[in-house]
Parts: sequence; C-alpha cells; structure tokens
Amino acid sequence: MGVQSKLLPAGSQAALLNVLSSSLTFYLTHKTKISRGLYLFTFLALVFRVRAAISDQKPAVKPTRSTSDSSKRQKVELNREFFRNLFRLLKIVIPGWKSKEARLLVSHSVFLVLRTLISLYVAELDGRLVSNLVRGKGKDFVLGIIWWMVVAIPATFTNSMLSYHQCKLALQYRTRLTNHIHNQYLSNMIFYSVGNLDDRIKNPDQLIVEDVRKFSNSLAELYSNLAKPVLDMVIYNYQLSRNVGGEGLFLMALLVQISANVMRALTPPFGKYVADEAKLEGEFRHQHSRLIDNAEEVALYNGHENEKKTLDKGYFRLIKYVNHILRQRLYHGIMEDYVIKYFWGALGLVLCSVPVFVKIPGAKGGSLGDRTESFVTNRRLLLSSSDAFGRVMFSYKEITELAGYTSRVSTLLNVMEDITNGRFEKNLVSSASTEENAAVLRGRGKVIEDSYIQFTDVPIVSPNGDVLVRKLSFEVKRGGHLLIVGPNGCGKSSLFRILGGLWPVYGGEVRKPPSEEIFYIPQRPYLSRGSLRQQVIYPDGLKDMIDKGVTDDDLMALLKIVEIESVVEREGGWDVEKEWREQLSGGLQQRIAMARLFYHAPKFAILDECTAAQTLDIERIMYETAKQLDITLITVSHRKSLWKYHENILQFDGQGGFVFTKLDAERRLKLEDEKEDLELQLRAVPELRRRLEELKESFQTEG
Ligand SMILES: Nc1ncnc2c1ncn2[C@@H]1O[C@H](COP(=O)(O)OP(=O)(O)OP(=O)(O)O)[C@@H](O)[C@H]1O
Repeated sequence: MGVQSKLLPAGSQAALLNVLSSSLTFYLTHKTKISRGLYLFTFLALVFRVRAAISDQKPAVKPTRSTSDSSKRQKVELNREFFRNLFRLLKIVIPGWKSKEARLLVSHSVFLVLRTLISLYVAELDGRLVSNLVRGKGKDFVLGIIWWMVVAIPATFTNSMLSYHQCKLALQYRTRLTNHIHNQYLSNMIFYSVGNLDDRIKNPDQLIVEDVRKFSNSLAELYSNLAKPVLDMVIYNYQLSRNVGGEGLFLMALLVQISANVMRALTPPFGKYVADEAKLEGEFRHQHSRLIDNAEEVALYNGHENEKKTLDKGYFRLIKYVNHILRQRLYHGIMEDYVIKYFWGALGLVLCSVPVFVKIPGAKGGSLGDRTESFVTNRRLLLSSSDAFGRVMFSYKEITELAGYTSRVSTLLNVMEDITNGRFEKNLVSSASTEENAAVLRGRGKVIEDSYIQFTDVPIVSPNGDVLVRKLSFEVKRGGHLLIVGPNGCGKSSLFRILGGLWPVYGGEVRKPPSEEIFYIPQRPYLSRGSLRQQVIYPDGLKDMIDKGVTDDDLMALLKIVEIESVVEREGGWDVEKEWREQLSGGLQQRIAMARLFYHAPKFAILDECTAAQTLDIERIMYETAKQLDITLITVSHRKSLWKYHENILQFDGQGGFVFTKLDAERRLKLEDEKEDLELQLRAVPELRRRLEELKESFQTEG
C-alpha cells in the first residue's frame, strides 16, 4: 500500500472525532435511547478506525549488513513503526512524570483549558453586547464593554503563556535529544564509524543540527495544535448542541465526515516529502562544506568551474523536488480551503438558522433581541468550533511532517545503536564475495590488553570488504622501534586503524596497551578549536595540564626543542584563539604536533609520515628527543634518513604479502645503495647496446 493512503486517516479521524463529540453532546443534552445509540456507534467507529490505521501496517524490515540502498527502505508512514519511533523519542524528551518537560506539559494544558473557557465566556459576552445594542440599552452596553476590557487581561495573558510554553517545550525537547545524541555520537568512536564504516547516513551534522530542531518544534507545536482544538471541539459542540439542538449538529458532523473522507483520498504523501526534502537539503549543504574545507586546493587547481557544476547539480535536484512539493501543496490547498472554509462555512450558517425556524426546547424566546443574541453567540461558537475542527484537520499535515522528522532522527539513533552492537551496512567490493574473503569477513578476532603491541595472524580488511593482508603478524616491545614501509594503499595506515580500535578485528589476536599509552601523529596533524596552548596539550584541557603540574614555561621549553618558540609571541600569546589550521603553515603544524608528543610522552607513538615537511635536522631532533623520553616509535615513512632510528622493519609488498624482520640500517643502506647502482647500470644497458649497433653499422659502411 502506498504512503499516501496511510497519511490520511488522521484527517478522517478528526472528522470522526467531531461526529463523536457532536453525538456525545447530543447524548448529554437529550438523554434518549437514540442519542445513546448514536454516541455508542460513533465511539466504536472511531476505535475501529484507529485500530485499523495501526494494525494495517507491517513493521519495517530490520536492517542487516547488505549492499542495497538503504534509502529505498526508508518509510515515512503513520504506521506502527512511526508510533514506536515516536514513543522511543518521547521517552528521551520526557524522561519521567517528575521531569521539567512533564511539568511544562501540565502547566501548558492548564492554560489550554483556561483559554477555551475564556473563549466560551467571550462568545456569550459578545452575544449579550450585541443584544443590548439592538435593544438600545445604553448603560448595559457600556458596562458590557468595560467588562469586555477586564476579561481581555486574563485572555491575553493566557495567549502569551501558551506561546511561551510551546517555545520552551520545543527548546527542552531539543536539549534532551541533542544531549542524548551527543552522548552516543561521541562515545565508542561512533562519530568515526558513522561516516567510515557505514553507508546509511551521509550527513550526520544535518541530522543532529537541523532535523533534531525541526522534530522538537514539530512535536511541541503538535501538542498545542491538537490538544486545544480537540478540547475546544468537545466544549463548543456541547454548548452549541444546547443552543441549536443535537440533531442538526449531528447531521452537520456527518456531512463533514463524508467530505473529510473525500479529501483523504486526494491528499499527497506530505510526510515522505518532508523527509526527502531534508535529505536533499543535507546533501546540498554537505557539498558546500566540502568546498569550504578544501577551498585552497580547489583554488590552486582552478577547479571552480567543476565545483560549480557539482553545486548547481545538487541545488537543481533540491529545487526540482521543492517545486514538485509546492505544486502538490497548491492543488491540495485549493481543495482544502474550499471544503473547510466555504462548504463547512455554509453548513454552519444553515445550523445557526435552526433556532430561527425550529423551536428548540430550553432555548430563549423569539424576540428580535433574543434571536440576535443567540445568533451572535452561536455563530461565534460555531466559528470557534469549526476553526478548532479545521485545525485538527490541518494537523494531519503536521503529523505527517512530524513522521518525516521522527523517521530521520530515529534513523540516526538506530544506526548509532547498530554500530555500538557491531552491525554495519556498507557497500562491499566485488572481491569480498569470494568464498575465501567472505570467510575472513565472517570471522572475529581477539583484543587483549598488554604492555606491548603484538599482531598474530590478524587480517587487514578495509571497511568495504577489501582483504589487504590475509594474516599479519609482528610485534613491538618497549624500545623496539619499528619502521613500516610499502607501496600506496597496501594497508599501512589501516594497521593503525585496527590498533586504534577504529576498524574491527576480523581474526587472530591483537595485544596492545590501553589507548592512552599510544599516541598518533598523522601527516596533517589535527588542530582543534581553541587557544594556542590547547594545540600543544590536545586532547588535554587546561585543567588536565594544571593537574599534571605543567606550566606555560614548560610548554615554551617544548616549543624551543622544535625551534618554534617565536610562534607564541608572533600569534599574540598562549591564550589567543584562532583557526590554527589556516593560520599555521604545514611545517609549523607538524612541529606543534611534535611538541604535543613530547608533552604527553606516551609509551608508544605512531608517526605516519609526520616529518614529511621537515628538514633532516629537525627530524633528527625529534627522533632523539622522543627516544630520550622513552617513547617507542612506530614510523611509516619512505625516507631512508629515518632508518637509523629503528630496530625492526615491517615491509608490505602491496600484493598481500609482508616481511617482518630486524633492521640493520647500516647494512641495509649499503645494500640499498648497491641495488640502486645496479639498477642505474641496468637502465643504461639498452643505450649502450644501441650505441654499439651504431658503431658496427658505421664500421660496415666505411668498409
Ligand atoms: N574508510 C574507508 N572506507 C573504505 N576503504 C578505505 C577506507 N580507508 C581506507 N580504505 C582503503 O584501504 C586501503 C588501504 O588504505 P591505507 O590508508 O591503509 O593505505 P596506506 O598503505 O596507508 O597508503 P598510503 O601510503 O597511500 O597512505 C586503500 O585501498 C583504501 O582505499
């Protein structure tokens, strides 16, 4: 069944609710057998409709690791899945009956009831005022106006409190949800896994910032947009049925129900539209973020034309979809306006005319003043009632929009939960399906905490299932500095990702010290937001630094080692905050990272091409200082100048093979030089051969 039909029952339930409230008031005002029967019938009809709307739906498919496009599975319907997701989110945003949110909801509800009662009183007052006017009772009229102004004080206070409560609730919901997501997102390295090990979420930033806000607003709005009109409908209808008779009201409600059913059949799937639009907005925004992140590279490549095409394409996709939604809203708006405002308005006028033409038991007499008073009061009640009913009708659109945001936020929570439990969805490379590789992917290895690093038969597998090395074995004991070499893409950095716990261990055994004893320095070091001091001590904060007894002078001494102490003065002191990534050159960033390594002085350090932009002199200072600090080094580098600082070498061949052996740097350098000489000589052989042929030819021609 399509999405469309699932979105509409809310509208027809609103209509049915109206019939129910009419028949209830009919029953209350005319306690006859017929009215009781009508009430029971409509009540049961409503119950069945709600049950059908829920049980009609099949639960969504549970995701498993697969290569399919998850967006195809995304459903935005008012089904069991939606209610389950909404309930789960409600438990997060309203954690208990004693929570601040619950208290806010209660006081919000009190103001909702208060407002309806005030409106009811105002309707009566309005009727009395006009009646006094028609009868020419000047004194009563003036007193009525003064009273009207007095009543306006609690009325306006109530209105303002209602909108204050709504905004406050939205803010509270957002705070709860954002805290909940941040707690999960920034634990177990989920922020890394969401982007790198799983394909389901393309832009978590959009989900956390935009969709959570929209969900919170939508939820807070829905409560006031739904609770108040439902309450209004019951109270106004009760009052109306006393004034105009229950039969007329019931008949009108029935006609409204029929027209609501017609509208139901013609309403497009707005919930799905909202979710799809948010997704396209996210993609477009992500493309802009990418351009900002890589602005320098794009500018130097003169790649703006290419980038413009990508951005234009992203915008065009988004805008094409928004236009489609706009058109749907236009057609739907025309139909909705006609039915709700004009058709139901006409029905209302007919209803107001009932007491004029029919004698209602208990109603006021037939003088012009009485008729005017009852007409003005009834018309106001009817307007309020139909406005309330209209809002319940309109709220199905809001419910479906809420369904869209619920679906997006729930997807984020589901993916984070799956990742925490080790379940990923990622498109796999074709080689992953071979029997041998599939067996590797099915396996699970052991991670044991120890005082040194050791890999025993551990496969190196990329997140898309590419088996780079089938069984890797090596070890790094304290002081056993290791050099890792191999061609591009052979899995050198992947080894560190497994060591750092970013990628799963598919087999064998990994022994490693706790993560705080291993430090990582990449080629382009990470510089956080914050002061210059924070760059040196990252990920420590100022408090950690003080607790460790380290002072700014100590930090300055570290910068002196790598010869960049002048940076502090040049940049305006330790406390200056800047976007350091843009402020400092690549070489300076690398030296800050070295100072950071000396500050933390971990037991093991992984240096991934981290001296690429440095002179041999600085490189020497760095390695010698690290060794003095008793840091065991694991280096990835192609620089021969670094060999002498290492005891062992792990050499990948790029075909899945590797050698782990002792590194006798001097002997190896000699061999390497000899090899290079021979290669040079070999390269010269064809040229020598050609020269020889030429000489032979000239001998022959010269006889
Ligand atoms: N997040 C990821 N998702 C999918 N594949 C990845 C991911 N990260 C790395 N890979 C793949 O894993 C393989 C090994 O990458 P790795 O970064 O370990 O190479 P490397 O040996 O360090 O190369 P280089 O010397 O170029 O840095 C590459 O084919 C790369 O495309």
